[in-house]
Amino acid sequence: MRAMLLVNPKATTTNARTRNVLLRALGAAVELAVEETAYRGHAATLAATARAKGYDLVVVLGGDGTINETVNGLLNPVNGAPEPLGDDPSMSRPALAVIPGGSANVFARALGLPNNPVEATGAVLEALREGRRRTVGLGQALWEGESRYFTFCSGMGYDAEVIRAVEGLRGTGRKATPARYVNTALRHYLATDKRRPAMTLTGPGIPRARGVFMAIVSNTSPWTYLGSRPVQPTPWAGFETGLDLLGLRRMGVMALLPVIRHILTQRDSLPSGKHLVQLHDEAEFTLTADRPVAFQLDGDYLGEREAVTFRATPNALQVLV
Ligand SMILES: Nc1ncnc2c1ncn2[C@@H]1O[C@H](COP(=O)(O)OP(=O)(O)OP(=O)(O)O)[C@@H](O)[C@H]1O
Repeated sequence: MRAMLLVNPKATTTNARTRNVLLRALGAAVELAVEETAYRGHAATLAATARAKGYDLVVVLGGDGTINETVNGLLNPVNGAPEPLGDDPSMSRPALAVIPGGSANVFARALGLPNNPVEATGAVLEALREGRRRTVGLGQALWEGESRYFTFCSGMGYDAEVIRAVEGLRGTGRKATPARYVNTALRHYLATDKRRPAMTLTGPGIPRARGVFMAIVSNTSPWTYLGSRPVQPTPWAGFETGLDLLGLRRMGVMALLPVIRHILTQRDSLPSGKHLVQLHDEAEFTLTADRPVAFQLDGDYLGEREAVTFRATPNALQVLV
């Protein structure tokens, strides 16, 4: 088996020691090429090359941002090559394995991998030995002629505004800890628009929902983690189903508090309330806005948008777990 290991040396919890452990352990099991990412977007180019060269497996040591780039490199056609046909396009792409090396590592943890890179390496090696793979679907967001796949979530509104603010702080050298997200979210709550909802939700067979302030779109659950605690606004979302959504039509404290309490404490039941818009296992829907709204994908801030379509991509990749 030919594998390419992609390492983001700048990811929050990636270091030379973890990299060496992984390199030795994987190198003993497969024919291994190692590549370090040198800039933003590099992982997508490297993953696309791995696919074009017929590698069987791409292993990522990094955070959710590097995994997102890798997945996009694996799915986007190389040099105009036709997309694979058939019921299970995942079979024609290199398989994926992930070793958590970022700050939140939502994708790896949602797959059930340990958050510790050495333990996760053990789990991936075991999956390799036993031929254990899981076929996962991805989400795809499409806007203004652009598109990008996501592994665990996307969103428009308040959550994307918070991610934008945290990215601003990271630009000044501060780390993205759970406490920083919570503090930023609380502080930013005062500034976010709680009076004029901008968005409308539409989709084939979906009742039109107007007056949406913020929307979380999920390809899996949890949506994120606060330390070790899973946060589950869309607890029924899964890699094997279509996309889920939780939209909020009120942003006042009295409307938000019960929802926050629910998504922090309940694992299986949906939050309830007339001000909520909820979708489960949908193939496609669109959020349009009457003014530009902050947009994020897999925790990456992607600017302000007025219309984004979200589409489920079933059987996208085989993942070693
Ligand atoms: N050599 C590099 N120098 C600077 N940035 C890089 C480099 N290699 C990759 N990147 C970029 O760093 C970004 C963040 O990386 P990554 O997601 O792996 O780690 P993280 O930010 O620590 O984790 P998380 O996404 O969980 O917060 C990615 O979007 C990637 O494009």
